[in-house]
Amino acid sequence: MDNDFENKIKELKSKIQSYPDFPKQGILFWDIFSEISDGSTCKLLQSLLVQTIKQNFPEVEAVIGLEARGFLFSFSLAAELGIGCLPVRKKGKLPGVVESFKYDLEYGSDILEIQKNAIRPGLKCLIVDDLMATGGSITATANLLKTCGAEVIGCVVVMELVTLNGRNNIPDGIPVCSLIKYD
Ligand SMILES: O=P(O)(O)OC[C@H]1O[C@H](OP(=O)(O)OP(=O)(O)O)[C@H](O)[C@@H]1O
Ligand SMILES: Nc1ncnc2[nH]cnc12
Ligand SMILES: [Mg+2]
Repeated sequence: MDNDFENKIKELKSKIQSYPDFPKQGILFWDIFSEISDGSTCKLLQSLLVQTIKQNFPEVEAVIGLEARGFLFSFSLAAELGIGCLPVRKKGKLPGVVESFKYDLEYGSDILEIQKNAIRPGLKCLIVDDLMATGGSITATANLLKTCGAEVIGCVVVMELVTLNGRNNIPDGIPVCSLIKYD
């Protein structure tokens, strides 16, 4: 990593606020919205994500955004890269034929869905989200995509909670790039 990139990451890190005991006792919540409330940080974050994707996943054909916070990034990244943007949503929100997968979070459990007709066999997909904690959401999404016949080439997240070991819980050695790491 070059010095310029590292300095920009430090700047990003300095903008993120955390909230103890939200949404449950014992959880330290890292708030992506504190990061993007000012215009220059939005621009910086977008450019670092684009750089990371171009360097690590140049073959990407579709960006997969996870509801809700992943949507902050998936459309703008897909638009900038000129590729498709496909949503993964919580149960009951997507029309048509969907594939579903139940998963656990750091603070609960949920069901994710994807529209089957959006995926063609072998589509090279990159999962994008604000944060990886246990890796449950990314794992569920990777399983959904594989069930639909897509190829999961990797994941990009803004923040990674390293101590929760999410990276090692994700199946098949799918590579994860995170901009900011918290111990
Ligand atoms: O690695 P994991 O343990 O799966 O946790 C990370 C996920 O948890 C949060 O989403 P959440 O489902 O809480 O809600 P939101 O994005 O809809 O706000 C966060 O935005 C990630 O998607
Ligand atoms: N600690 C945390 N902060 C923000 N979002 C999260 N999603 C799962 N764990 C989280
Ligand atoms: Mg989320």
